[in-house]
Amino acid sequence: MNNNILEVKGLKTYYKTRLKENVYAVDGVDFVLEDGKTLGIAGESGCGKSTLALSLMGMYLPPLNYNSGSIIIDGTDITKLNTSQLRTQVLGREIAYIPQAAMNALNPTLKIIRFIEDMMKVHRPELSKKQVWDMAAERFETLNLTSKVLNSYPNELSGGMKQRTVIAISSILNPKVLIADEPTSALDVTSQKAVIKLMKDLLDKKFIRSLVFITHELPLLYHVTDDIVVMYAGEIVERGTAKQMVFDPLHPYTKKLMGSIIVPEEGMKGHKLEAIPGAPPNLKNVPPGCRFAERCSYATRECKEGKIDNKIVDERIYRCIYDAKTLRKWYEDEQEVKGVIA
Ligand SMILES: Nc1ncnc2c1ncn2[C@@H]1O[C@H](COP(=O)(O)OP(=O)(O)OP(=O)(O)O)[C@@H](O)[C@H]1O
Repeated sequence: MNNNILEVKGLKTYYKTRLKENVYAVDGVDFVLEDGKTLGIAGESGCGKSTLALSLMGMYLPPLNYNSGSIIIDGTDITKLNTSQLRTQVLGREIAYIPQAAMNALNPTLKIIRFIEDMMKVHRPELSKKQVWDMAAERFETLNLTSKVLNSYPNELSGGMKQRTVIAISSILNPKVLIADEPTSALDVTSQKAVIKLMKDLLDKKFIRSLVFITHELPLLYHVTDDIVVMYAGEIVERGTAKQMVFDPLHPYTKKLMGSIIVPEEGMKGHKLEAIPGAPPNLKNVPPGCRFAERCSYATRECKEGKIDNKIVDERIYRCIYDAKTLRKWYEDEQEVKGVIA
């Protein structure tokens, strides 16, 4: 009996463009998320993070399409459910998704309580308006958001408060998995901290059972998440604990990505993704072999043409032909060369 709240196996989803081309944005993704844990998703812009998040909801609206794979939430494969089952049994209850910039998408003409009432009409129709209010007020107070927010219009709230409100609304049905896509971007540092604290409170108070956190801010991922997966061109290229991923990355792409934050702790603040020379492959037509090979200094013909399997080291998984010892030795040697040059 495992402790997994979410298991994703071989998930493939793609966009069909107006020109009838397929963009393979999530191309064979596997990972698990344990009960009570937080998982971070990292990777350059366009690698498929948001598409993965959206795909995990099991609801595919054009141009996004499902191809294959399973999404098992607490034992149930939601890819087997129809739209009506998804709407009433899964979305918001089992899994909830806060898209990028969700706080700016709130209808400005509605008071916050109306968004909650609308959700409850679908999921808890037996509740009266008064009961919905009481329930929402209690939740908001518990999360230090004050129930006065419920009577406000979105535009009356500051950016940070609006974002926390969106998170509180999205988690009001106690979803087992909460996915937050860039929840802290465009916020000042104080508001970012409040958002992080809110997400931690949701976990601590068991209003949610697990959290998937997508952000460009790698230092935040390191401090907030238990595990990190790194995506590249629609695939997961490495998964490990936050500490392993930051301080002992194995995949050459993870190594480059984390390069900018392997500096003294206080120096981590403010570092974003390091620019890596070259560009990822076109997701309409991905190359065989390793997708990072064109940008990798260790790539051989085998990397570019061969089939690349996952390797498992200390419960960490990475997709590369080289063993961990070889990779670590190369990274050490590079570090020494850098030291000599400096
Ligand atoms: N509606 C769409 N139609 C066609 N292609 C799309 C659509 N939305 C995204 N894509 C493509 O899918 C790929 C993955 O995009 P996605 O937004 O998931 O990446 P991301 O890692 O979340 O990027 P970012 O960090 O910039 O949000 C990209 O190549 C993108 O151009």
